[in-house]
Amino acid sequence: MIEFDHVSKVYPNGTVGLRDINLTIKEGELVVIVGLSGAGKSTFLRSINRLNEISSGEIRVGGQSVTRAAGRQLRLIRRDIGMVFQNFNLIKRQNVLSNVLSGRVGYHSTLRTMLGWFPKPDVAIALEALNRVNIREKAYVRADQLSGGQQQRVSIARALAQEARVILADEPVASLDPLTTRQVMDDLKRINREMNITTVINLHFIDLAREYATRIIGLRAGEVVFDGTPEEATDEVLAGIYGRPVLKDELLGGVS
Ligand SMILES: Nc1ncnc2c1ncn2[C@@H]1O[C@H](COP(=O)(O)OP(=O)(O)OP(=O)(O)O)[C@@H](O)[C@H]1O
Repeated sequence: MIEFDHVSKVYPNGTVGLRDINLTIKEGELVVIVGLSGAGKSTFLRSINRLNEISSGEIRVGGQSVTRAAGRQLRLIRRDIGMVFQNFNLIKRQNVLSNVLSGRVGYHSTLRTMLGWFPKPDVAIALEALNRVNIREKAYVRADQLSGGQQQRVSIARALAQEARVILADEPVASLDPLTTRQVMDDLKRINREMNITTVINLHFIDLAREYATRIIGLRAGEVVFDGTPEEATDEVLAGIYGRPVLKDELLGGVS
């Protein structure tokens, strides 16, 4: 589904973001990327939809080269990839439904979407997406009136309305409290299972990674230093990835 083939990234200042990454993420996996700050997690995630340009190698999604795609072909690949950000990336002054409908822009002409004109079936798709994350009743509320957790659910609904086959989530719970964190992770996991959407999540909390992932990939200085099941990612193994014992602030703790 997502293939990394000898992928490296060197930033213009010489910093190595990724070093010769070779791996395949299969359809329906829920992969969590862990590693210290600066390990390359964001670079890894953002290179999948080319928010970040890699320096060498190739990335394929659904068999198609993201690296070599351009123009319409790149837009079509990107339409299949939804993105969830730490800061939600919503248009705060617009209502929830409009934000979710923005996930449909890849299906229509620019003019149409600039005018905010979406056909009726799109509205039905957007409302169904809100249903899936249990905030259908917030459809006509302004985005900035919602709690952080609800805003993150809107951004997940936007990815669903996009009918994405892949969801990339870059530290999706970093701005949320522990209880809301679990609710958002539960949503991501449920959607992954129910809709078989391949999901790749960068997470700071390693206990969450162990709890929700089907597979954990550990990065250190741009290299894959662990790739295995949550059961294999013991504290000792993670200490090896981090080069030091796991710290308290890397554990969310036992809130449920
Ligand atoms: N635009 C940039 N220019 C130069 N170096 C960069 C740039 N973006 C990231 N880096 C460097 O590349 C390395 C990987 O960064 P990246 O943001 O991918 O790490 P990360 O694991 O996501 O870290 P964090 O958890 O702090 O977000 C780091 O050393 C970082 O300083």
